[in-house]
Amino acid sequence: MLRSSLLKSANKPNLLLIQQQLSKSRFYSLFNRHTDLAFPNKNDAIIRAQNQAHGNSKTVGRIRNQNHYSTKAPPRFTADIYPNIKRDSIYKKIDEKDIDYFKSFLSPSEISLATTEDALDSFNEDFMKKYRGQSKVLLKPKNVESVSKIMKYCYDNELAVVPQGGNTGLVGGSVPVFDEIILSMNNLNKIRDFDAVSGIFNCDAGVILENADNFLAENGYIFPLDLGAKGSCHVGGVVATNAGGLRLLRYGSLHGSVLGLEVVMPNGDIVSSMHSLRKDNTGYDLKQMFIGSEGTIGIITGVSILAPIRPTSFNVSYLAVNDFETVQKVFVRAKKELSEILSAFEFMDCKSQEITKPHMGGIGFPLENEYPFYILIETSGSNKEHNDEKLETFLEKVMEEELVVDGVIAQDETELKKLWQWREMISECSQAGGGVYKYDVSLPLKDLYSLVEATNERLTKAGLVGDAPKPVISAIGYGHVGDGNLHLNVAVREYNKEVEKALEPFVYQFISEKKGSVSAEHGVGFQKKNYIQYSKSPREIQMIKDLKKHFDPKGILNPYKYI
Ligand SMILES: O=C(O)CC[C@@H](O)C(=O)O
Ligand SMILES: [Zn+2]
Repeated sequence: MLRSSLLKSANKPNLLLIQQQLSKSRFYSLFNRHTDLAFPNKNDAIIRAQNQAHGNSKTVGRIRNQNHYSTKAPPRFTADIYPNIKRDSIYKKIDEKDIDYFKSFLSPSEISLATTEDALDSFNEDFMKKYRGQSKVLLKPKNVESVSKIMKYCYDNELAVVPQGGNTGLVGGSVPVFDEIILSMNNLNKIRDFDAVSGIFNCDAGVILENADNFLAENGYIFPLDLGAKGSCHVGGVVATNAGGLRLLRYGSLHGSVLGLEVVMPNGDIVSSMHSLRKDNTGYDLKQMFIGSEGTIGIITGVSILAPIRPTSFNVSYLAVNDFETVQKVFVRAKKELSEILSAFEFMDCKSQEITKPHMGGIGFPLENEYPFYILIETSGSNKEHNDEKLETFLEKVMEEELVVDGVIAQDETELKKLWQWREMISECSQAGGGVYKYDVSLPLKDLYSLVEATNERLTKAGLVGDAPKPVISAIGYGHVGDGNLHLNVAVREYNKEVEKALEPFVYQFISEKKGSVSAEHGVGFQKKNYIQYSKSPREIQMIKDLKKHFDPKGILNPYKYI
């Protein structure tokens, strides 16, 4: 079992206690497989095995597509909720002739046609069950050439297309708004190759993130991005949205780790920049434009990424503090004391854990008491003794300084995963009551939590928060302190215009005043397309529009989103 309430107070006896416990604890050591450099053949075998396993492989992460907390009726059509957004008549309505063309080169398993409105629900609806398109055509090509043929035809015939990865996005960017063709990357799921000396990994866009990471783990490497939806999201999808995730603090943004992309342009041209070079200063770095472009100027079909060596020793601690100022102080201490072994620094407020508790099954809350704020710190490296020692020194300091008031440390892999669950499950649990308004924002660290406070105050004043029939359950805050990224989630009993009006543009104005960003890592999608001006100047917005026009003059790719 976890040692709970380890740091009951910051006095010496307890410090001794933690030191004793630390020295006898078996720190979790994850993936301590040895890197075997002599395995070109072994690699091929693993790639084959991994590719074969795909489709029925077990995933342990959150599987967003299942929406298992959502027992409510399907959401209303986006078109009905936002009647001022009209279907653009420049787009042709799909007909039999179009279907016949697709059937001429796609196998039956690559085409799904819906005769009823709900047959393609899991592709028409987003993860939050907030947006719902009305597409009746789903294409799932198995190779890049087919993606190219589809796009060329759609371009020539003005058919609108929405590219879709694992459909785990949180801003309604990967589902149709009206009848756009859904172009799913599900069948584009092969690991292409891996160089065990450089760590360069190449794969199709539709490889599930967790499968990619498992493959890399076999080789002693790690995917430089991790997030709660890893069991469903696609490598191409995380690149298209420039997802940040839980370890950006350690491995940086995808703008740094992606080395090359293969992209199918709106007119069907295939642009391959899978050069996989660490350094290449010949002209503009074109791939960067597609990272975070959310499928609006091209469809990412292949990704080349630099994987770091997988740490062999991991520690996770879950600590309690009394206010957000202290969260920041502990962060500074963590950077100083843990330096290169610090791999994640996440914070959760009390309400975020309250809302998660009922859905955690047998996983008991890590601490005996409740506190205003919790911090999850992960350290990882290649030398267990060194890591343990550093963590001891850090804990000693934060206790001596009376910053941390309680805490636990995972002592094996199971405990480590359980501690992470208290952080990773918040996103999904926040919608269990019926729905959730999600805001993913960058703010200066000192102001990070003030948005949650201000939102709570506003919703309470408006009389919207409380027991049913009040619409709002609570506004919670959590996120990636290390990246200055707050997740404000407003959990509701059902989606409600009055709540939405109280939140928007209030939240965006708040962010703009503090010089933050209205989208730190989830993207713009449908949800934020009218709010981009809170983060970007008119000149910047014009440049984005110009780029879109240049690459997609007919505007067929992912319309009604982004800009
Ligand atoms: O659901 C959210 O708002 C956050 C999701 C994800 O970015 C996370 O950090 O857990
Ligand atoms: Zn996040």
